Amino acid sequence: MKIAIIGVGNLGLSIAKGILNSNGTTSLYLTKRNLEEIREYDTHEIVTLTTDNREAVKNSDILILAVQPSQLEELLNNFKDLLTEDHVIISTITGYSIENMEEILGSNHNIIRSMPNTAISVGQSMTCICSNKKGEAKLELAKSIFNQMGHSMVIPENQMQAATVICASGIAFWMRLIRATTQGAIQLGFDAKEAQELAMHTCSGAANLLIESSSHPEEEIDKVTTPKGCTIQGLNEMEHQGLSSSLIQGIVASYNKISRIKENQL
Ligand SMILES: NC(=O)C1=CN([C@@H]2O[C@H](COP(=O)(O)OP(=O)(O)OC[C@H]3O[C@@H](n4cnc5c(N)ncnc54)[C@H](O)[C@@H]3O)[C@@H](O)[C@H]2O)C=CC1
Ligand SMILES: O=C(O)[C@@H]1CCC=N1
Repeated sequence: MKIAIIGVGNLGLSIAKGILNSNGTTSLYLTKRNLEEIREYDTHEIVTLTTDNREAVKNSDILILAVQPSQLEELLNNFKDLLTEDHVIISTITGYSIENMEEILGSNHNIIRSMPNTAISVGQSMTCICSNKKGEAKLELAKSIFNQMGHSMVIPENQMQAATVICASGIAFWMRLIRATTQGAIQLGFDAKEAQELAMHTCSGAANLLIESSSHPEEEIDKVTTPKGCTIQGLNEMEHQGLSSSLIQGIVASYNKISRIKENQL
């Protein structure tokens, strides 16, 4: 696979790290206006750094677009004459619809929209993807790329904003929960470093327990809650204070915000 990441900022760099840690890519172009910040990637055998997006497009089959929404239109216009029907264009750009990309590129290209999260840099992204009509034939290819960097799911485009909240913003939500658990552990006597270690590995274990066993969270909770024990005491107190409710309300507030912002105006 010959891949180009166009616009290597925060997310683009996370994706680049994920690709470099996985197999199957024979050439990786990384483009950015100022290459200084990514100069160290020059040492990788398969990597070419360039400020020239047209060079990257000509030499790649799969184009992963990771610029800011306001930069996309100019970017597409800059290289659209070089696109062939075989190129697979994967946009990571929040809020920029397939319809609007087709208005610039036409519908005869493989256009895929993806919503990864920043855990892609460690090969653990939950990535949602959808495509235009022509791109449907390339969805398996897109899935196989993102599955090497975590887990992926094909969804209808009208669920993309909800997926942004759960998966992309979700990283921030889970970080805050890990941080709060860390603060609790410090209050119970662990030093800050130990406390974070305990919190993050317990979080990772809980998620993996569900992924590996396919069981329901409440089934696993039942296994831990000794009658009259400390777990149920803690859990019930958290719920009295509104734990589940505040999480759900936060998710809905985030979704309401993203829904108020018209696609293309994020
Ligand atoms: N899924 C997720 O977790 C997240 C997704 N996003 C989406 O990802 C996209 C990128 O976000 P960030 O990485 O945070 O932005 P960023 O601003 O860090 O990165 C954009 C990069 O594109 C480069 N760039 C701009 N115009 C260019 C051009 N014409 N040619 C080459 N490079 C160019 C900039 O120099 C910059 O390095 C956004 O559209 C955003 O909506 C953003 C944050 C989280
Ligand atoms: O916070 C935001 O609006 C963007 C979208 C997903 C992650 N960051």
